[in-house]
Amino acid sequence: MKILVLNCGSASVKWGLYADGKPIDGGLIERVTDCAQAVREVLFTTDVSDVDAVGHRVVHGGLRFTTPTLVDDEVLDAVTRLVPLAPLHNPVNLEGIAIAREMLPGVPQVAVFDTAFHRTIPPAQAMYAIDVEVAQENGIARYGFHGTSHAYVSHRTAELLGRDPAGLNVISLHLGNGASACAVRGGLSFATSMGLSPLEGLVMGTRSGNIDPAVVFHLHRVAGMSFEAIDDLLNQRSGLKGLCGDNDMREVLRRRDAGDEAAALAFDVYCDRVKAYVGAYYALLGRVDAITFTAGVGENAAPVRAASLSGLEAMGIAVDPARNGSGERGERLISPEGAAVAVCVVPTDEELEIANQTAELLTR
Ligand SMILES: Nc1ncnc2c1ncn2[C@@H]1O[C@H](COP(=O)(O)OP(=O)(O)O)[C@@H](O)[C@H]1O
Ligand SMILES: CC(=O)OP(=O)(O)O
Ligand SMILES: [Mg+2]
Repeated sequence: MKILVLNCGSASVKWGLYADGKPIDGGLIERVTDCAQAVREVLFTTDVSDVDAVGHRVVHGGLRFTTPTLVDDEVLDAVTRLVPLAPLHNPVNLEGIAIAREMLPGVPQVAVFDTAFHRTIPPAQAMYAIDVEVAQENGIARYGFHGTSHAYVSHRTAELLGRDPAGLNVISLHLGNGASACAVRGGLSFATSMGLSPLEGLVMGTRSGNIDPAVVFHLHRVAGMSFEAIDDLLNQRSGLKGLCGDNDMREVLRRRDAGDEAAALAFDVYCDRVKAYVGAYYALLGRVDAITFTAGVGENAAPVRAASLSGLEAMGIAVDPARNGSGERGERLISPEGAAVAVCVVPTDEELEIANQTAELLTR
């Protein structure tokens, strides 16, 4: 079975072509401003003549989509209604589906949702402490994102350690353009840092992550900013970008090394937030077997990994400087020999996971 996967992100398009679960082609288009054009380019320049299905990453699936779903007009309407909750993502996901349907008519299109893995989060973690009727009427709850990645990475972590995922507690740290932490208990999502939308939680490239909600009221009432302007501020002009002007961690690290104070502070804010979630999830899980770093920053930025876990020796958490800084790629252990908690780096592969889930749906 041949499957094309399209992962249209907030700033990039990743794609992969798989034959019976094996990658045969793929690529990454970075700093995309026109997703539809990028997808057309992929389809024009790739041999997709005998593709059996296209698997699409769709970020927000709300409460309804808990499993991979065959796309039809009604499903597209439902995904469109979720656009206000994932304004940077669902629109580009929909564009990718529209182009694939247009250029590959008759080929099944399958949506795989970022939110799906998090449907096992218990109510005590999923609910916000607001009036329950208001919450219920408006679907205000913690949905969680990057689920395909957290599922893949936590499973690979168990493989790497030679353990059964059902018996393993993992804190998965997906640090890319968007960033989220996930407490995985026995292979199932138990808590995660993104909430109603992909804005909550960690500091990201351009997103603020956690802030006091009163900041929004203050900016509106006192500073006279419109809600649209505040939305744009928190989603597009905050995070690393807001703190130091650069959203790319490579640039932040380069400037920090050169003695730039704004970049050094942005780095500290970023890493402190990661550490705070590690502590919180350690407490929630009660026992942590592994902490795994993934995505662009998590896989490549050794200083971020070291700073995020510094000073946690009393919790059995440590990073071995030589292992961490070796520049090695691929799945690996970076904690010292015999440490109580295994610290790992596992490159994520959302495209492979989407291909497998798509194939599974079609052969069911
Ligand atoms: N070598 C590197 N060192 C530090 N950060 C890196 C490196 N390579 C990539 N990154 C960071 O990873 C980010 C992209 O991560 P990625 O997981 O590909 O993002 P997404 O899937 O959300 O588009 C870039 O914005 C950059 O900050
Ligand atoms: C959900 C999310 O933030 O995705 P990305 O990291 O691809 O922007
Ligand atoms: Mg991503």
